[in-house]
Amino acid sequence: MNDKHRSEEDLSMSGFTDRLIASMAGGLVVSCQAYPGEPLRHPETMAQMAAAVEVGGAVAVRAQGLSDVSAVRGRVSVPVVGIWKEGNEGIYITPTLRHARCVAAAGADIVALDGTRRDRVDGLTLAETIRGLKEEYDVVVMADCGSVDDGLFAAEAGADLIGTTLCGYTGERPKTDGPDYEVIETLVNRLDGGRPVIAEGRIHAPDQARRAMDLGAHAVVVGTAITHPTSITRWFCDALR
Ligand SMILES: CC(=O)N[C@H](C=O)[C@@H](O)[C@H](O)[C@H](O)COP(=O)(O)O
Repeated sequence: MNDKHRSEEDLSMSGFTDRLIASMAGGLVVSCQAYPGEPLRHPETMAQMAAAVEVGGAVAVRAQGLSDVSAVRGRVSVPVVGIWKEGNEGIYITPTLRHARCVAAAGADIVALDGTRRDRVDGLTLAETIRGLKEEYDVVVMADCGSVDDGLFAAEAGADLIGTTLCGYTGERPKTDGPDYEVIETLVNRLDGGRPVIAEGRIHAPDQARRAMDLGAHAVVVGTAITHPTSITRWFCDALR
């Protein structure tokens, strides 16, 4: 559909999407997550963490779970990338349209969801899920992908942002020591500006973030290396052994 045939509502929605995506260009998104049973697992704690990374210059914050999304949304001014994890294997990142709706209703500006080619548990296709969500909410959709083929599939299905989040976690790609640069670079080239690529997953140092950006990523997401003290402590302890 070209602009001439778009309704004013459509135009303002795409304007919102474009502005939000532009605000993230070249920036660092910080994922603030604590896992079940962990000491920092509390929405208010994650909201404080989000406020701290905003002060440091994060252009957006990623949060998990409806309470965290809501608490973080209330605390920061930058866009919130929301997810809702159900379990930790198979399709577990915002696995269904219902989960996606709830994440949007909790206040996420960007809803990130599983963007792989695997069958979804509610029987909907990725395209149907994205369409269903966008019919109800003015949100940007980020597809968390595990391979180049996933990324191309998700772009075709209507995702606004293509993330490399699941590379190394779906069996399609090896779990590289650092970021999966090969997927980042190939996706940037294959999508050719058609969809921004968000580099996410095992970016543990500033030079790795820089390299992902130099390969053409629109933004990079860092979680563990900034917001997961238990892992960071272990890295240091291991180095001292
Ligand atoms: C695979 C999966 O479930 N990733 C999750 C997605 O939200 C999080 O556990 C990661 O921390 C996040 O992707 C950021 O990555 P890293 O923590 O490696 O910087």
